Amino acid sequence: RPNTNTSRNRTNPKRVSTNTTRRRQNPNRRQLKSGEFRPPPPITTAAGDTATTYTRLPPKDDFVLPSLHSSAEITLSESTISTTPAKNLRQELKDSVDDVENSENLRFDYGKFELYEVNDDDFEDDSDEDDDVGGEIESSRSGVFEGSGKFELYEVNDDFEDEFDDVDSEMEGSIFEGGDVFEGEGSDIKEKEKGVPAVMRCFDRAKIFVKAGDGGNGVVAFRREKFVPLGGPSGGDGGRGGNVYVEVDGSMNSLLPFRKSVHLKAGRGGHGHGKKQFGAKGEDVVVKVPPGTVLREAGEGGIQGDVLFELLHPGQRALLLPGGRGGRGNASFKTGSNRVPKIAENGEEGAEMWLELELKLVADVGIVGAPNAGKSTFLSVISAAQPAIANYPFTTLLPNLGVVSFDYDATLVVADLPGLLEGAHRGFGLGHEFLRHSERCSLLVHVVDGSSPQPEYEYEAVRLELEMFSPELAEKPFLVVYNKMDLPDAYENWKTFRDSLRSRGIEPFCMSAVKREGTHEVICAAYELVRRKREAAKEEVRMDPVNLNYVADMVKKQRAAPISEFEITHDSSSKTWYVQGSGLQRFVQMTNWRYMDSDRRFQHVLEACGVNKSLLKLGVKEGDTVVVGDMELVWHDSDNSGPTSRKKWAAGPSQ
Ligand SMILES: Nc1nc2c(ncn2[C@@H]2O[C@H](COP(=O)(O)OP(=O)(O)OP(=O)(O)O)[C@@H](O)[C@H]2O)c(=O)[nH]1
Ligand SMILES: [Mg+2]
Repeated sequence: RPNTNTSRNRTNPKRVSTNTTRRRQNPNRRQLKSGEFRPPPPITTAAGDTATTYTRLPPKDDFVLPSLHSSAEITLSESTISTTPAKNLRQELKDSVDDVENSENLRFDYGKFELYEVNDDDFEDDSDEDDDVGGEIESSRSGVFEGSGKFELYEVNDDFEDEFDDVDSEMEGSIFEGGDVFEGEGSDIKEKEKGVPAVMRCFDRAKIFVKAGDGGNGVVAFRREKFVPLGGPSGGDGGRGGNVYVEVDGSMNSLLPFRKSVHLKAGRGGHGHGKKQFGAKGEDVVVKVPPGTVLREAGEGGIQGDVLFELLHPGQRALLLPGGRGGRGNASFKTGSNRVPKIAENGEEGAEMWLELELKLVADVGIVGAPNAGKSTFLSVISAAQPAIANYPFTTLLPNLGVVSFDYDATLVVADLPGLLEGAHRGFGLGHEFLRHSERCSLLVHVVDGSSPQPEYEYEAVRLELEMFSPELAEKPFLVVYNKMDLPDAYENWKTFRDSLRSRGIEPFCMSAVKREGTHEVICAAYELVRRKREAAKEEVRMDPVNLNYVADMVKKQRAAPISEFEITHDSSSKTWYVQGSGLQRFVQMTNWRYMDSDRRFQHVLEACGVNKSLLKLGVKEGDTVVVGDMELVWHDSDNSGPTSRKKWAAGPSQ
């Protein structure tokens, strides 16, 4: 029998590194338990302490210090900060950032803020720690990141650094996924991913494999009934394979479910039966994605593939890959000249592809600001969302969405974004991972922590970060809200802050998110701005609605490619001729060699579509190998040259 290996079996599907969870066992684990390593006390401890922000750059003077070794010096910088004049803050910040970027020696190493797990139990009992992490990831699939409370930010003293070299990999093995991230330091991507826990790296990107169902096979059957002599052919057709759809599910807000299910395959069609019974249709697969998902065809070797489409609105559905056609049974092959056809087709193979998904949140308003400024608190006050709120930076790891309803049809989608760390534009903290979620917001609400030592400074640092990350983002309209007015410090500083912003032409709002004072004004102002923008957008020329099924249409079109379109290449060393054409390939794949007539039909088609003629013209010789689609054949010159002098084929040795 001929070798009917399909090309799919030959290619080696690539491994998806982004979606595989790797848990490492840590042989050095004991070291951590032995008590040699004692992390410095956390900067922020119990709730209710003054919030510490990390967004503030130390004044320029501090950068001129030869090195920043100990935390004592950092404390020093905090105390000197209030003496820095508030004027020219922006310039100064810019200078210091430039200093940092230009000079290696004076580099304020933000990388030294590392995430540690502070749950004592875990230090004691590490045997099931990996399971713990797994559990967190699991639970976050449903949109709640429960484990976030377990992480605290520590400052790392240089004294500890040696120990850290050992400990680092250990911690990363448990908290972070995969050590491979750290192998190639220096390259941009690696640097970017450094320090970003696995759960965050995957929630907005995924790579999946989708395959439409194969069609069912047709069968050969004949009607056999009492009193019905010579009943005709009655083999039914196979059923169509299942389709692959992509649908927007409004209740999803991350791509985490794809961490666990990477391969999504539609069901194959049922085979045909006797008595002209057709096979059942294969089961469809619906890939559910959150609103704002961008679909790409997976590129090769790190190159990003083409964008197929963006799915923005809940309920949108695209037919991505159509299922394979069912093979015809012999009832369909009955003709006037052949009333007893002993031939049936295989079902057509379903198309398959690797897809890259990327999530960019769709929200009208993005809440930005330094860590711990009260962004999540604000969202919880204005909407029904219940984000995690706690008195330490980076409580929010995944953006939270909330819907603010004013009226029956007046709603506003607000996203609470993770805190912005200085250097985010270079990928520090959660930089790139999250800043791009604000790309789609039409308005930013910038929450400033009024209780920070110098709110103007914090404000400038975050604005600068936005500008550096993306000028487009910085150009978006924004509101400034001064939070925590209930605290005496914040209340005192408010006038200075307001005046300094007024001098720049910005009218800031003030509020106390916790006491729910002033929040309504902010959200009303935000709604007004968004409404105006929406109206302006309405007037813009409407684009034609995109045909979401165009990928499927392309596949169908390719399938319909005429069989007479082919190319022939010759490999003289192995005396092999390759006949390639998608129509022919499909024909070979659907030919069921079990039936006698199939071979005859195959020869006939090759003759009719001109393959034989072309081969002869190119000089094919007796005994040469000819590969058509996935079939390998041997060429024989016909010896009984009849009037048609037809060349004969013989199937090559099957494997
Ligand atoms: N006194 C006072 N405390 C507030 C106010 N708003 C928020 N907080 C407190 O500030 C702390 C941080 O609040 P979050 O809402 O978690 O801050 P966040 O900006 O979301 O922080 P990250 O998600 O870490 O970036 C919590 O302890 C809040 O209770 C306020 O108006 N007054
Ligand atoms: Mg938060």
